[in-house]
Amino acid sequence: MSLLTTEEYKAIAAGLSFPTQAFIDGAFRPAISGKTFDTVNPATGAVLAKVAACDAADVDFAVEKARDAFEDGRWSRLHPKERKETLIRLAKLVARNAQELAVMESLDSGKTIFDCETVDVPETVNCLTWHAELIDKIYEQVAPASDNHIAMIVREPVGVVGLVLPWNFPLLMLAWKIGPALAAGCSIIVKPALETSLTALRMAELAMEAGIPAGVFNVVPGGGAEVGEPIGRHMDIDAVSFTGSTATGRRFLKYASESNLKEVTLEMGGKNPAVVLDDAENLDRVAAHVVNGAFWNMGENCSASSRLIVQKGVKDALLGRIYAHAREWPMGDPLDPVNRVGALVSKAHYDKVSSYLGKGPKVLMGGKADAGFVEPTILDVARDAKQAREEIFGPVLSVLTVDSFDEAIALANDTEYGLAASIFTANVKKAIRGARAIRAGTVTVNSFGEGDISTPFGGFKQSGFGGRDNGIHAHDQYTQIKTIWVDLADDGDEAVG
Ligand SMILES: NC(=O)C1=CN([C@@H]2O[C@H](COP(=O)(O)OP(=O)(O)OC[C@H]3O[C@@H](n4cnc5c(N)ncnc54)[C@H](O)[C@@H]3O)[C@@H](O)[C@H]2O)C=CC1
Ligand code: BAL
Repeated sequence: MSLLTTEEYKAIAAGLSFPTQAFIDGAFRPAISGKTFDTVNPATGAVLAKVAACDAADVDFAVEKARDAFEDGRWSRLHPKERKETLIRLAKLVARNAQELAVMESLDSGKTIFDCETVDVPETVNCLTWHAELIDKIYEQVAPASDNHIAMIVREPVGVVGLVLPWNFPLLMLAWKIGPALAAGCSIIVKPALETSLTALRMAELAMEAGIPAGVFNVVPGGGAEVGEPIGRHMDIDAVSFTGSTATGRRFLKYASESNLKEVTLEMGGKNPAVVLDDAENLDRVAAHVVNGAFWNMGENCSASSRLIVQKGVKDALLGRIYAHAREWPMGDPLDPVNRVGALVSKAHYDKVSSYLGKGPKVLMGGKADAGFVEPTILDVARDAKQAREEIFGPVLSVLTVDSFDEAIALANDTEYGLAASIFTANVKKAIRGARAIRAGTVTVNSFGEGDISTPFGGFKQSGFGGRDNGIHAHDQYTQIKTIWVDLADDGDEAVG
């Protein structure tokens, strides 16, 4: 893909008009209260737009319209082929508006234009297309039964679904959730993170252009307490899919238990280990993966490799190569396509990440923070240091040294989280034993990654609850299974049997 110049991206930015109102029942509307909040470009501190600050009244209105749409079947009972074609049109519209969406995303979140252009937008297109293509390829089942019966096991859309999103991949996490939810036939209420509402609102506009009927795709921007909690507690929302912190995820279980026991899927935090053993081959390649795992998306990534667990014999050689690779990650203006590290998402998050850089562990590299930007930082940490245990969600790699394979695996598991891990070794037995022993939803061998659209993504322990995003398994969140048992007996047959 060829990228534009900074000046060309700035020209696109200058010409953007931001969608700022809630999108409910096929139309943009102000919040019922009339309130707005400022959405800020974290790289400059400039206010980009004033966005509708919705609350429970807007959630109620959106749910009413989503329920109407679901019950009359305008989307939920549309022929799968038509749903497929509509979602493919949406994916094509995203591709056609790729640069505009990439620039909007970068401005609103501080993410680099390089990542927005090469990952977030194309992966959004890929995700929507993949789930669209799946719609008419999932077969239902017939269970074994007597000649006098047929027992069908069918999947039905779960109904009205709340999708509560994080700010670290605003567009892509939207796609991870709307792809399978819309494919399944659900009506959706999207709640973007307060920090990053713009691309979700633009997607609502594109969804309407693609032909998704009014009431099916609703976006209600606003705060966690004002919009997220009313979604979690709503008596007429059938399921919630959430990505964000473990603390907030916990709340959704409480909301569900205190309301209508809606289905809850939670994709939450991580303190993910990259385990490098003495026998790892091609340390330069290992270092490239470790650096990518730690610093990609400024470390604002739930699957970031934030703990390097390295065996003593290879530590010095590996660290040398890691420093060399980390120096190839320039930091600066997110709209300059050479930069790999942009601004952290907000002043509050910048303050949180910066607080881990003060006194304490020895700084091996980086360590500076200024005006919303934090340098890729490598720390030599003790096992009980907060940098070794807490999710920092910034470009900070904590290095822990071990003597043996067993110690490495035990340390990898010594966390409340279990989202992702990687293991680097030339020994296939250790690779497989390690991958099996580490309690995490995704374990990569000799690489860092999250799999791809076809592989399920989610966490063990306090990183995940309920279903999975991505892959065919994602559809489990948005469908429920029904048994239809039919009596085929003739008049002469026994009534029971
Ligand atoms: N797993 C992941 O991908 C993410 C993890 N995080 C972690 O969470 C930390 C804090 O970031 P936050 O933005 O505060 O994440 P958060 O978990 O509070 O926010 C995620 C979503 O939940 C909503 N929300 C917040 N409070 C809520 C409440 N009381 N009830 C219902 N919904 C609510 C937010 O508005 C947002 O849409 C980060 O530093 C990072 O460690 C944050 C974002 C994504
Ligand atoms: N990396 C995709 C999931 C997340 O960070 O929230």
